Amino acid sequence: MKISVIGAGAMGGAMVEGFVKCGMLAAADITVSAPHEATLERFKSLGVNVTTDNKVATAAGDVVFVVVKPWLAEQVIGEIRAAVDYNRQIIVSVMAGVSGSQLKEWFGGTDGKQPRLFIVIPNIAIAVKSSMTFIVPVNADEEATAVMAALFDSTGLQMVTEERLLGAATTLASCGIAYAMRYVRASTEGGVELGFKARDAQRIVMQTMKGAVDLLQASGSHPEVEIDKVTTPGGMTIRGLNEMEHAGFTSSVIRGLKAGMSK
Ligand SMILES: NC(=O)C1=CN([C@@H]2O[C@H](COP(=O)(O)OP(=O)(O)OC[C@H]3O[C@@H](n4cnc5c(N)ncnc54)[C@H](OP(=O)(O)O)[C@@H]3O)[C@@H](O)[C@H]2O)C=CC1
Ligand SMILES: O=C(O)[C@@H]1CCC=N1
Repeated sequence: MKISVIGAGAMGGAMVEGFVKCGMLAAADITVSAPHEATLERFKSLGVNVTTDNKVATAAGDVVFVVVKPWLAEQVIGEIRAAVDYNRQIIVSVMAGVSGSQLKEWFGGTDGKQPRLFIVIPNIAIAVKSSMTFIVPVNADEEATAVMAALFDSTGLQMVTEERLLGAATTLASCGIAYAMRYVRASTEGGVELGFKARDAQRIVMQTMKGAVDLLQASGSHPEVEIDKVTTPGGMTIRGLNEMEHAGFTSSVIRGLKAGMSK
């Protein structure tokens, strides 16, 4: 399978890194395009093909990912459309907020024909094969969906879902990486105030978060079951947790998630 990635910024670049590492593709089977040579420079060292011509990149892939800013979607699709083989290729939009109906309108020919079409939303941890990736078949059969699922199984976890859930999925997992990073930073700053060097505090926080995730994955427990094991009656943890809740911890997380998906 050959893959093309149009747009090589934070997301497109992370996808290329993940695809190179995923074990399903050779670097030589990946082509990436962006308008600036300087952007493409770092991908050459990965052994992938690079071009500033989106049409060349489009023609090179069995699966073509469009990973540009949403406001460039119509322009870039207009540019590549004639280079798409509607019978052979799978087209994937990785653009938050660009709907399936918009994609169908922009790809639709006068004969009403559509390519096989998906919306996919990974997160930047795809660069290290730890993405949470959502796959929405817009115009796709089961065979093509299975191809996409296998690809994103190799770069972390994937979930095939419906377009109506994509806003929620994006704020939980794609924006969610930033929310989680902000927790790491907040805890690290707390650790520094309490006497640790910043680097040590960050290592401690990262290992603690990893431990929490590992425990939940191993036990399948509800988080409160594990929290109950930590909270000695009248002890340190419950005082810390209750103070965080007085300051609105749970509420601010939920409000942030909802704000992330609102326009
Ligand atoms: N960042 C994230 O965590 C996530 C992003 N997304 C989606 O990914 C998409 C890209 O976002 P992101 O990577 O963050 O943005 P960036 O600004 O980091 O990257 C955009 C890339 O697009 C390239 N580009 C600009 N114009 C064109 C063009 N006409 N043809 C081809 N490539 C072009 C830029 O090239 P150059 O550098 O040469 O200017 C750059 O490499 C967005 O639609 C976003 O919604 C989805 C989920 C998560
Ligand atoms: O902030 C954004 O709009 C994009 C989509 C999800 C993550 N980054």
